[in-house]
Amino acid sequence: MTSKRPVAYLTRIQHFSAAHRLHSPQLSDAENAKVYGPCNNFHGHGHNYIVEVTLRGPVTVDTGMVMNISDLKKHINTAIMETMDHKCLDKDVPYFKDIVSTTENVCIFIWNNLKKVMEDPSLLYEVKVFETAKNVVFYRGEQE
Ligand SMILES: Nc1nc2c(c(=O)[nH]1)N=C([C@H](O)[C@H](O)COP(=O)(O)OP(=O)(O)OP(=O)(O)O)CN2
Ligand SMILES: [Zn+2]
Repeated sequence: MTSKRPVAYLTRIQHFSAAHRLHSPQLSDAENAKVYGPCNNFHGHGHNYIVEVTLRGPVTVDTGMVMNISDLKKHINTAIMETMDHKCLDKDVPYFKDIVSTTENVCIFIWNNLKKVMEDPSLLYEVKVFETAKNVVFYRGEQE
């Protein structure tokens, strides 16, 4: 008989600042201006992003934790802070050279980065990004 363990959700919140410009290489300059409006401003604009990283997993009996937060902080530092904090996303982060730096794509990028650095990537449940206080995206690795 297998004994069941309680499953908990652990969230760590991280802030970072970055500049970007919404501009798609698939669209003409006129189409970009029409689609993205002021967010297509040639010299870009900035955000104070807030990211919520949520893990889901069994609470280990010995430690009482899903994951030690000190380990999660290291993963977040590598996946988010070293990569994007105080950067121009489109110019400093190679991923966004040909991918538009929308909040959706920032969220997916963070998800993929975390998956790469976590010892047990299956623990990653959700990445939620607040671009502004009113614009929020979350990603759970779903595809269709
Ligand atoms: N689907 C998406 N649409 C838009 C995104 C995005 O990431 N995904 N991003 C932007 C811009 O980057 C922009 O900075 C957001 O601007 P805006 O909504 O105008 O900013 P506020 O939340 O401060 O809202 P106000 O209504 O101006 O108060 C645009 N679209
Ligand atoms: Zn923006």
